[in-house]
Amino acid sequence: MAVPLRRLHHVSLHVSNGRKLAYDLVSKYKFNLFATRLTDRSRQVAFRNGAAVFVVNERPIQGSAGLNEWLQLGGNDKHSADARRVNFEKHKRSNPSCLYDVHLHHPVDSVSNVCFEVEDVERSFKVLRHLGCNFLVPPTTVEDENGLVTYSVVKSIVGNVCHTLIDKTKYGGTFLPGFNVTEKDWSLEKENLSCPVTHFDHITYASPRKSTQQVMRWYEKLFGFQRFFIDSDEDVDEGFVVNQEGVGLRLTAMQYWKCSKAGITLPFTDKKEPDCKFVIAESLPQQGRNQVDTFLEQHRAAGIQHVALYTKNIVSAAHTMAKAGVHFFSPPPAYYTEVGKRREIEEAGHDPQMLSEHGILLDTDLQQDPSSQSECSENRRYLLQVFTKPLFAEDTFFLELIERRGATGFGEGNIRALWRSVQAYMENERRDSQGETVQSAQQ
Ligand SMILES: O=C(O)C(=O)Cc1ccc(O)cc1
Ligand SMILES: [Fe+2]
Repeated sequence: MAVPLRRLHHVSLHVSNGRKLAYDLVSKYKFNLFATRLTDRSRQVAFRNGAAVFVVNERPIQGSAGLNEWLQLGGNDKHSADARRVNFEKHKRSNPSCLYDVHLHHPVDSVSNVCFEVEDVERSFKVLRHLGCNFLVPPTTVEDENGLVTYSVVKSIVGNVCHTLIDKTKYGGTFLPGFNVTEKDWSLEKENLSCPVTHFDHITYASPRKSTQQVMRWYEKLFGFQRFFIDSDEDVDEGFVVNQEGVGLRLTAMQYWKCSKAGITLPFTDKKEPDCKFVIAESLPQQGRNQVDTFLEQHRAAGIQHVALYTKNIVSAAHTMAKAGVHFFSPPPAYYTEVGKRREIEEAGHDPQMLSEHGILLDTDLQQDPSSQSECSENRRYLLQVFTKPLFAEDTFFLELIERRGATGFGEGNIRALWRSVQAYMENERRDSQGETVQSAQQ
């Protein structure tokens, strides 16, 4: 029997310069810093927008230099700075360098842990170990005045990806014991209203060639994930394949359902609610290099390539982020003027000009609602999506904003347009770096 997951709790990142990423997440991507754990051996800082929570872990540091800079991040009032300082001093004397996670010493910045809530960590540990799972941290309990939390960390079979399994049923605090929560109610901030992210929609892995089936089987066996068909004619074994015009990708999606505590929900109201989906992106050899190959090379392992943030208003969210300095990939301008796409955008009630400003792509589900006879716009299911440029120094991890209007896929129709803009970006970067080399050679 697989271990049922209650819900996704947070996604954690391991970086060398936590301060820079913290600054970007807050000022550009409009996340709110809401909890910190600062010790003399590491810094862990949590950010949220809606139910989407990132924990940034800075790789172990020497001494406590830079503390003052961190203290300024969570609000400048004296009270919260003092509280954080006390917390810092308290935790300096105790605790592992990376609570609820492990430092795997990956050579480049990486998003490497997807933390799930489970019902019973001890039992999950036994079940998963019996199924052959590798644990990096055995069940461990951490407590503070708000109660206790038990967790363990399991290694996945995808590159450096791990999963922390956590039981919060005996915890009444806002985040996790060991973290100092800043008090401010961020949900009322103006910027939150103009950048309305509600939750993680999906997480996409970049996975080596021919690895998809093995990854699927692992998640099926251990956590009861099930196949989610991206497209109605998708082949069970092949997944959704794009293999033409310079793009060779295989996408295969999996889903699991949030499970609530047994006995609380009545059977007739116990509707299965899907949580964040997982997509495995594998590159196919025939069409030359692509974004997945670039990821695997620069990240130096398989791993999390992008995380999609669900928003109810992508135009507003993209506009707010762009104004704050986020760069998005833009498809070739022809995307918005081509007659078919233009009509598709207008029929969905959007303005092609407005979408083109930030590179927002629209993809309509080809399958219409079976209850409708006509193809009129109200019955069309579509999604809007936009991709940011990579967040780290390497061309690896990026974010996606996604607004769904009934469509359940991942923008398969846009992959070619997206890929053309990525290629243009990479060529530009190459030209720039060659330019720099020429310049420095001339100096
Ligand atoms: O599958 C997804 O999550 C997508 O959003 C489509 C996609 C997959 C892989 C890429 O390199 C770029 C886009
Ligand atoms: Fe995606």
